[in-house]
Amino acid sequence: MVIQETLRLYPPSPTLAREVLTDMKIGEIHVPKGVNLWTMVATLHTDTDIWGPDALKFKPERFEKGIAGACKNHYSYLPFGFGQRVCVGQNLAMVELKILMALILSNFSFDLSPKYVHSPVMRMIIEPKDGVNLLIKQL
Ligand code: HEM
Repeated sequence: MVIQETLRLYPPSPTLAREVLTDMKIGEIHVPKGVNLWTMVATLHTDTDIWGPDALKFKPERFEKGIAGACKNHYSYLPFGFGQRVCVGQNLAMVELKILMALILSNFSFDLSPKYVHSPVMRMIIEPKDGVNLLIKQL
């Protein structure tokens, strides 16, 4: 749940792009061939209509009943993309993250350094503009 909530608020890939291959309509909107459509994942992940009034709050327990329980429409949670080009490594990534967190947390404790400034910026991926300054102690 902590990993899912982290990927919701800070999706490493904050946008997804698709090129329209043939003229098409989305609702009433005509979309010509060749247009690039961008899905703003980070915006979708923090929409209060989808996630509730606490959408900007870090609240891992919102996932206690899975993705469907956390939001109104599970296509609104896209840290690994969707459709035919969905991330092929998503299951591996989730297992790796769980193992990594378990190994780190069983050997070290963490505090935020007084130097830490919360400054996520969206570039090609979401990055901490001022780095992540931590105070780490071996247990
Ligand atoms: C937290 C970790 C990861 C995140 C957030 C992530 C996210 C993504 C996203 C958003 C896409 C684009 C999906 C789309 O356009 O719909 C993608 C594609 C892809 N990812 Fe990941 N990924 C992660 C880890 C991995 C790992 C561990 C692997 C391989 C071992 C991997 C391999 C790929 C590949 C090959 C694609 C291209 C799939 C295609 O175009 O058909 N990813 N990933």
